[in-house]
Amino acid sequence: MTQLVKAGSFGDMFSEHFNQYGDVALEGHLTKSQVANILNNQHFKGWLYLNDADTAANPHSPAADVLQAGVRFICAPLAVPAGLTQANAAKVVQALRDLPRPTMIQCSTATRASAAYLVYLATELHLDAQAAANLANALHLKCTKMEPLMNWLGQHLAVATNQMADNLTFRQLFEKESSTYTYLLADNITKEAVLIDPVSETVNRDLALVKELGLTLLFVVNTHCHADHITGTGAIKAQLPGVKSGISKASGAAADALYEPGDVIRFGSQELLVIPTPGHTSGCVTYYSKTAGGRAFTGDTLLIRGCGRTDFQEGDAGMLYNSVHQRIFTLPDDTIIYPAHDYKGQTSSTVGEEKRLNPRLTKTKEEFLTIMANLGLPYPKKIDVAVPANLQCGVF
Ligand SMILES: N[C@@H](CCC(=O)N[C@@H](CSS)C(=O)NCC(=O)O)C(=O)O
Repeated sequence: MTQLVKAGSFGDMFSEHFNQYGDVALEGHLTKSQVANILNNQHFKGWLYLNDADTAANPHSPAADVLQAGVRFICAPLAVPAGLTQANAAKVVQALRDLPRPTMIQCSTATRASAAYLVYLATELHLDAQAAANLANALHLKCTKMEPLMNWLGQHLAVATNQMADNLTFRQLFEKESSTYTYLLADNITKEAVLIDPVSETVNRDLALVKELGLTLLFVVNTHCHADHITGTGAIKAQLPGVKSGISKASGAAADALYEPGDVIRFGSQELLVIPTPGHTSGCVTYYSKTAGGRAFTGDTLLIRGCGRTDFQEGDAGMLYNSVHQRIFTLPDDTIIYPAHDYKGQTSSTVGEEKRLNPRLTKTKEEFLTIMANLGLPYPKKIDVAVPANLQCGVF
């Protein structure tokens, strides 16, 4: 019987951000008439087949009927144990990224199909082996009963995590007038790169570095619509027209990509997950990279031993408190925090450190609201030019 994992069926285990990984059916052996019935009634758009698709070798192959129905078909034979290789794990993950939904994953008993799906899910969600096993149990996946498949999953996740951390080039750059950090991240294999929060004054420095390192800049993204400096995004796009700008949709700013919660920015094998962390402004996001060894680019939401002010734009101290506690402090304790600013010469922190030591965010919400209402900071000097310019990606 088909096991359907619907979008939105992951329950409390994962937030709504991950629902996109559902809408997958897991199947075992199907007769020709069962395949026809499924194709006529269930409207699959993708089909991943884990046995030999060649009908000469395998008369049960559904390849011809599936293709004739206009459904995208990928064959990735997965024999146990010979096929349980890292190459096949990567192949399965790529196939399930590519196939449109709803997608069928079919093998002979639905067991390898469930393992293929789990390898994909755990890779996309950056789970470790234990978390992946918990998820498999929660979803009642048959592969939990088959040790070689679970070992295959564990090996794949260990290799994937190490490889991705090793494959990263990372630079923290500083702009001294506004005390802003700009971050350059690149995949060492493909040389594809992303720049986070560039400043107009330091665009030439940043682009010189990109060139020196032989990188191809794909995206320039902002954590929010800044009030204290003009973003370098527009100036970079003017020099490198292929570059795409990105910011959250909730920011109200113009950009090539307007991110929604849970969107993923991919460059080579690296990824940044878009986590909404409103409060300093309503469009603030944290870009979180598990692939880069657990780094969170928190913008002005969480600063080192501090946080962004909430007294202009759409500032809301209660919202900022919730964002930090519910969305940043729930990341692993060893996640490195990289803020958009530091005014004291500090460069990074960790989730665990800020949970223990942040003088504002270790307080109760009520105490926090009082602190934020009494900061008494002067407005940023450039606020009147920066905000309108940044709403247009820094084109001024
Ligand atoms: N003096 C600077 C502005 C300093 C400032 O207000 N920083 C902001 C982030 S940039 S909008 C902030 O949230 N600070 C929090 C804090 O506790 O310092 C200038 O004039 O540009």
